[in-house]
Amino acid sequence: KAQSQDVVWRNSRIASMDVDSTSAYGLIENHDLIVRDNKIIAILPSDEVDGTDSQVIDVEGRLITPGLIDCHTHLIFGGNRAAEWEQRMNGVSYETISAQGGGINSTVRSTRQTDEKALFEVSQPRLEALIREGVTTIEMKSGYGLDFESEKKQLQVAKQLAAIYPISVSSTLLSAHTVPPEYKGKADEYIDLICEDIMPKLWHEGLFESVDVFCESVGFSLEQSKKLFLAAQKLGIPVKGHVEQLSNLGGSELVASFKGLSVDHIEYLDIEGIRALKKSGTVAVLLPGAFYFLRETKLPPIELLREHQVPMAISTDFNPGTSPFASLRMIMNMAAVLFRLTPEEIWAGVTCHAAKALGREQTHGQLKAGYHADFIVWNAKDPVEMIYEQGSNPLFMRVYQGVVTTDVLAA
Ligand SMILES: O=C(O)CC[C@@H]1NC(=O)NC1=O
Ligand SMILES: [Fe+3]
Repeated sequence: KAQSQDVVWRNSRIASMDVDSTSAYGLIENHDLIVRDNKIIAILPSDEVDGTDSQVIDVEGRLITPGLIDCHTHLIFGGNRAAEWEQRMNGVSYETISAQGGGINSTVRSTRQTDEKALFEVSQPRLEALIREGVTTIEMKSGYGLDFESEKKQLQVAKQLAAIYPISVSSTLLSAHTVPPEYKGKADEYIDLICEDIMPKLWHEGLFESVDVFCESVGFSLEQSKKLFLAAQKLGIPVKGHVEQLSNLGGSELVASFKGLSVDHIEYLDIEGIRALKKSGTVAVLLPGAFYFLRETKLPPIELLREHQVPMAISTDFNPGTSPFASLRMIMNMAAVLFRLTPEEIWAGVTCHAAKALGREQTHGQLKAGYHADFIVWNAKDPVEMIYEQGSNPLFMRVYQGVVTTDVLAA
């Protein structure tokens, strides 16, 4: 018998994404989903649930899935990179633009020049677009500040967004995104500044949950990345990395050797890296938006990842340089069309596997007793519909921590 404070969600098809389920999408029919405060307390056959004392919401046969989780974004930044994009469409490579002091550093300049209030305001519409699509948990990285004050400013904005919007935010320190202009030619000294100053101070201010690095020919070397990870490990900070995006420096093995949360991009990941990921339980985060926008041709080793059962997540990698897409559902479509992932793999990639990439696999990304009551009621019957059709929005109700938040943005 459901209690008076419970809410019984009735008459739905539930794609639970329960990793222990044997059915596709963890699909459950003719069951009630019972919510108490901000948690799911049970999913029981409807004919066994007595909802007389509680609020019953009949969703008339609609599909319910876990809220979407976008596990890799650079959403907080000033300015945009449309002009450079035109250069790239005329054939100039991403690395050349970066060498000309363009690329990440041009966004660093505009982010440094944008004050905290303005940075919050330009970030709002990007976050609101994702919330409207059904995202209930999102990761946000620093990495456009590249000095203590500016990195702190980005992370403060992430904290402010989390305070006013019905969404869970996981913040990541990506000070090791690129070498800032004032450290040009002195990458090692900049890594020392991060290890000795920026990272410990912002960690003790509780402003982020994990540390990320851009381990790449146009970013930081394997040795520099390892130095950063050793310093993070000393402070007990989980790690992840942008690795094997444009080349294979062995970054995936490095992240795996620190039992890292995730390796991201991984177009150039090889079998040694895959074996290391399998052993360490590190999530492979695929970013088809950057692949598409950079006109990349090297596909990530999807078949090998499948074969070795390495969990794959999908994310927008929302950023002004390589993936200016504030739409996780569009990225889900790209994951199908460009990477040939199956619809069920894609749904796991934005729910249970994305939660694992953020260290939240025990509380988020699945619909089962004890998990957060973050879920979406869709005007749809099957999960594939949300990957297949783009442009329209089939979101019918958005529930965050048990509270219906659908119209939070309609106002
Ligand atoms: O161009 C930018 O602003 C970020 C690019 C983005 N960052 C990274 O490490 N890899 C990427 O694709
Ligand atoms: Fe990224």
